[in-house]
Amino acid sequence: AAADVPTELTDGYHLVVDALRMNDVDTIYGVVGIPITDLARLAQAQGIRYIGFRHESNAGHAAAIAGYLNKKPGVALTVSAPGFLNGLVALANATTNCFPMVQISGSSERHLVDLKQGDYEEMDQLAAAQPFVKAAYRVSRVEDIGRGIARALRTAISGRPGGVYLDIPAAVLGAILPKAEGDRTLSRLVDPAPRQLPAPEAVDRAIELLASAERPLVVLGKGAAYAQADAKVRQFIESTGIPYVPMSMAKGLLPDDHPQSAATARSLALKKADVVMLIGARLNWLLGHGQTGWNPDAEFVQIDIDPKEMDSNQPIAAPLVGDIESVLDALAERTKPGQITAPSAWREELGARSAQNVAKMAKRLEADPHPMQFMGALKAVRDVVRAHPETYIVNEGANALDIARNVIDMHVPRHRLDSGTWGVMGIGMGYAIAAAVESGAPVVAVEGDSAFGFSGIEIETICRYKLPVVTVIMNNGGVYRGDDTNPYDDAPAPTTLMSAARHDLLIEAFGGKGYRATTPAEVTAALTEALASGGPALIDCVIDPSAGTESGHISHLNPKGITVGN
Ligand SMILES: Cc1ncc(Cn2c(C)c(CCOP(=O)(O)OP(=O)(O)O)sc2=O)c(N)n1
Ligand SMILES: [Mg+2]
Repeated sequence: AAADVPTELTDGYHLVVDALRMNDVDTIYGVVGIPITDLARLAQAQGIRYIGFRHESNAGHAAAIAGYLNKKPGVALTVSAPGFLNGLVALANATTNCFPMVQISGSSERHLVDLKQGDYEEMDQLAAAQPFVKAAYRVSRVEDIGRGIARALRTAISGRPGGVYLDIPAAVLGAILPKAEGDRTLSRLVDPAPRQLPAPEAVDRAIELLASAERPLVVLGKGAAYAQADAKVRQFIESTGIPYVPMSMAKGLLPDDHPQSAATARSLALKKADVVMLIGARLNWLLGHGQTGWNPDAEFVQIDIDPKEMDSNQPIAAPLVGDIESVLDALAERTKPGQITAPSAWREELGARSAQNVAKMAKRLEADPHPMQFMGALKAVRDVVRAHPETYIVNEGANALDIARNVIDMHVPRHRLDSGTWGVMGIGMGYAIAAAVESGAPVVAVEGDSAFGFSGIEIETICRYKLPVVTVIMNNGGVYRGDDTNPYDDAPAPTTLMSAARHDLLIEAFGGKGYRATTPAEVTAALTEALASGGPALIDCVIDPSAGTESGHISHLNPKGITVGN
């Protein structure tokens, strides 16, 4: 009889995995432990790719850049308290950079945490996460898991994307209920990132302003790359003839050698532009807050999905609130043919300055001094990678970041992944792993030797999953440089690392291929061989310890004070 037929049961673990799969989550990046080890096992058993890391910060960075590349939330999984906290830097970095990701973390028993009775890994994780994320939610009942997952995914991807924290206490994961009842609590998101169209009058106001400009300029931010409206961005730029400057992660949206690129005439462009259109770029420190180096009379047109972004740093004369693709569609629709045309005198002025600066850079790149300098090593990387445009470039450091950004040109969208808006070190291996896992394409991670140290243990993860990632370390033996001295005693100076460090031997410990390069020619040979192998490799480029400047191109941000410098 019906009464004695056993009811099929389910539990919290299964509901989390079912809800994720129902909403097209196909990969989880994490570090296992109580109370989520079985969640990782179950996800893997049910066909979700689980990528196991050595530190939660790197797993979180991987989830964040997966979100940026896929335009759907990346998912990180952490254990309670210390594991959760380790993931927060990546969750905050995702929020600052507007990358969609969800960090799911197990947490301890609510009744013990709330009475501070000293539970295992006790912490009020929901409260701890709040200040650093776009939103934070806790699921307190097993029947709310479906709602919690749906809510977290929608919040991460809709509007301005960002990092969302989802807290699931151990007791909820372990709760059991009839499967039929559990299944009814699951739902698939409908239109999680709805298009947001601009008002027609806002579009007309922007067209007026752009049409009146003598010296118009477009700034392409990583939001323009994230939008995956590449043809429409290119169409807008080429149909108006407006020169553009790409921010670092927008490089490649149009090829860096595009005739309208003003990247190599950036200071002249900012100083003289009279109407500036920001597409997915914010007027923050990376653009001198629209102040330093800009024409003080410049007027701004800004496309941003968040209305609150307008006027954050400068008055915005023509705000265009909406998603970039919808705004570009509306501009195309409402602009009369030829109405917006960049004056050729302005384009020629910028073109002439670009040609001058490119010639200067070419001279510096041709020099081949010994010991090896950043320029020589990075030119070698650039020339090898040019033949493989599908290669992702991951990049972090100070000099290693700033010089590589200028030397390594990009030709396809969303293939340069770097420290971004927050200037955070430690993104390298996580970004490289996710780019390789999500795309299957080769990845070259150009790392400062200090920056590499933040996530270097993930070389083991790269080898374990046999990923096509070549880590190229600019080993100048220091944070910024390797030649600082400590005149007071025999302890190393605060900025020095070991220039004799053999990072190439590190990867051999995990079965990968290590190379040591002391000349650009050796870099070329090693990188060519490493990319051809399709497997994990590490090239330790021995760079002159006196090469580079403190903090790279942002040394002016160091407070003056009474310097103790030697
Ligand atoms: C998490 C974190 N810690 C510390 C810093 C400070 N910092 C640090 C430690 C950098 C590393 C610079 O050394 P490097 O070897 O990576 O690069 P170069 O020597 O080529 O300049 S760049 C930078 O801003 C940071 N930005 N982020
Ligand atoms: Mg260094």
